[in-house]
Amino acid sequence: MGWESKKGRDGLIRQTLKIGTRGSALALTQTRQIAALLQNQYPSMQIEIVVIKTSGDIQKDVPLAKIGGKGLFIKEIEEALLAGTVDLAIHSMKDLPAELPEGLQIAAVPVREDPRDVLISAAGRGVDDLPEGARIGTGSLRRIVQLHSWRPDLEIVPIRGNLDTRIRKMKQGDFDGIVVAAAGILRMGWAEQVTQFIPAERMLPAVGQGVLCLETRIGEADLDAGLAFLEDGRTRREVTAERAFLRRLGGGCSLPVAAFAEERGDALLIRGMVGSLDEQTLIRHRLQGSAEKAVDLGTELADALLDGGGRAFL
Ligand SMILES: NCc1[nH]cc(CCC(=O)O)c1CC(=O)O
Repeated sequence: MGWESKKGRDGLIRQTLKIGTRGSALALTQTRQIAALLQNQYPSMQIEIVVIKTSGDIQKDVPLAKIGGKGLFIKEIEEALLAGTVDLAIHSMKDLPAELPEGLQIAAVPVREDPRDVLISAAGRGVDDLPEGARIGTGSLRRIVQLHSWRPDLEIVPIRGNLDTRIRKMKQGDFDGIVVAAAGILRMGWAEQVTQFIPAERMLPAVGQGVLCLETRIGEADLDAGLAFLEDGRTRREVTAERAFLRRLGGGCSLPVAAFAEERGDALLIRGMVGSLDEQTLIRHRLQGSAEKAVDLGTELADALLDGGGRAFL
């Protein structure tokens, strides 16, 4: 197709590389961080960041759980990738559906940022210190069921919008606190806002939380090779297990789910959770096995949760 792919002085992959991303402050920040690493590796390559509006950005006021369907922040970017408008897409792995469209692949998975959720609150430093009945903003079913089982007295209030909007709403008194991903806050440089890093034991992170996904078209070996320096093997194995879990539960599954894998030496520990839609019941399970068997582990964990009562929630 269109681009020239001769190697330059610094072994550049392409003379120009177009990177597709959403336009939110977080998406742009994380895309610029990866673009800077690429530019440093290939100083004479021309990098262009192409901002793409996704359906998730357009339907701003509808709660995500209500819109249904996965890949809301992804679809239009993948279409641009398939059409050749961009050569590389950078997403939050958490937003990526279990199944990729034909012809696309996860080319590289950079090292994982802090996978935990955080509390940002004016009313108490940690979830345990929050006053009785405190109002906590979150729109995620996964966070709602886990908060509910931890502190049944809390009033959970639906919230959407970008990170800065959420923090602003909290500060102006709409909420006593919000729960969001540590990774977004840390990438934005807002660590001092955090009042508690919530342990994974208390709040299991979403599949892929804290991980970025570099997605490309299949069959462009020069690009794959040129991105390989960004790959982190450990993160790849963890995410492979978590995404196998998600795939087994079924892409369209709208239940609250979480899975979090951690490599320890040669072993992979994966913990998972499924909740009922009425937010009343929550099932947990954990498995450990060889890191080389990441897919099997994730799949087995999903089966264990389904067999252990989760099937009844579907
Ligand atoms: N659903 C939006 C979204 N997608 C990824 C992140 C955080 C960054 C990450 O997990 O990499 C967020 C915001 C949040 O959940 O607080």
